[in-house]
Amino acid sequence: MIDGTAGVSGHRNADERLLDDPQALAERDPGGMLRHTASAGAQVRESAALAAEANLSVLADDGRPRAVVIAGIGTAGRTGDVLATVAGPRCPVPVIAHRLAGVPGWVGAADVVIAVSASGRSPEALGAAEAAHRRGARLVAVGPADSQLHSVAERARAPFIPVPRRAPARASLWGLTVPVLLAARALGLVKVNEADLAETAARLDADADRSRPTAESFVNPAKSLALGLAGSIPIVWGSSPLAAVAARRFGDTLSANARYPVVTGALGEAGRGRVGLLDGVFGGLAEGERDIFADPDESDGEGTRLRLVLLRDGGLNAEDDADEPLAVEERRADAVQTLAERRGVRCDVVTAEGGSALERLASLVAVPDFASIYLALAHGLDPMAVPAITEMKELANQ
Ligand SMILES: O=P(O)(O)OC[C@H]1O[C@](O)(CO)[C@@H](O)[C@@H]1O
Repeated sequence: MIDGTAGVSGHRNADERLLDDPQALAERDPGGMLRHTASAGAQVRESAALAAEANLSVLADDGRPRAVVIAGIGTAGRTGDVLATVAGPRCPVPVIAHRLAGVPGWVGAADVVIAVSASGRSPEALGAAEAAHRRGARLVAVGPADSQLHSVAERARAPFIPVPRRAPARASLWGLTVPVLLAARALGLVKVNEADLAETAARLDADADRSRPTAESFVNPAKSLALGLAGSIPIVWGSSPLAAVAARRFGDTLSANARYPVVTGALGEAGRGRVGLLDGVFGGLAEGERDIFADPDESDGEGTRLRLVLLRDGGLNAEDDADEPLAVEERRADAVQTLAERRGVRCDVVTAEGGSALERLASLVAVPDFASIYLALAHGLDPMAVPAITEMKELANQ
């Protein structure tokens, strides 16, 4: 056995049949990642209620801040990206996701730091909360009750939103995100209202239902997305800043749950460089040389191909602030689909639904979240246990 493979099991080729066998799915998902992911809508409702009890209104006592820093790593760090995109380009103050321990050198009494950690003990969130307190910045903390982060918040007399820890951080995105948004709302920086939260939760519930383990692959959007990606190198591009956050989120879950390498980003940026991938070894060159009669089960990896997942926003809300006209984003999204088609690169499109930015984001995150888990399960990988992360922590002594 190669050193470090202990605890890793699975098979290189995806077994499609597993996905339509609910019992096999349950056996291969002992930690219940599918179940935890299906709780996304409930997480929105629960965190909204918890935030309502946390007296966030004190944040507004000192007026509008100079800047807001969202401090955390991994999924906790993603909440900062969500806030930045929901706040939009017209947000009157900078919203900065900060992923290092501590806070940027310029943070001081005029600023707000929102420290986020699913475990309540990441060095990044703790370091930021302590630094914010030392420098006299306004602090808000989000994490489990009775955690180290909770203690720092108490010492700093800062509002704390006690988000229960029931699952790995990546299955807790919504529970962590809602308090961050509501803290920003208390500061007057985002417009998220109760109806937006309720509709987002309902959207997450509906997508969880469509993606449930008992829904077969041909009617289950998450299973079909997973099967399409099996064996390929996924490229996930978002058509708008909001869709790009969803694309990066899919990169997180494809890597951690399914352990697939993935290229993610915003289509605007990709169009000036990375779109060249479509011409390359795994793109047009692979497609041109592919033997269409070859048995896909005999694949030895040489035929590895790209698969493009395009997350299209569609900017359904006319009141949305945007730097770029919707028509530009739409033309770019149409263009990349044409490019992929011309080269024979397969492309899946997920189109946002819903009115508010938050609901649209949810509609681009929910099905891909499930797809990443189904892809893990199709390879016989436990989507919850990631030995490499544990080993990395041990070796790096974190
Ligand atoms: O949210 P936490 O507990 O601060 O952890 C940060 C990140 O570290 C991990 O736990 C990995 O160590 C991720 O799953 C998580 O997103």
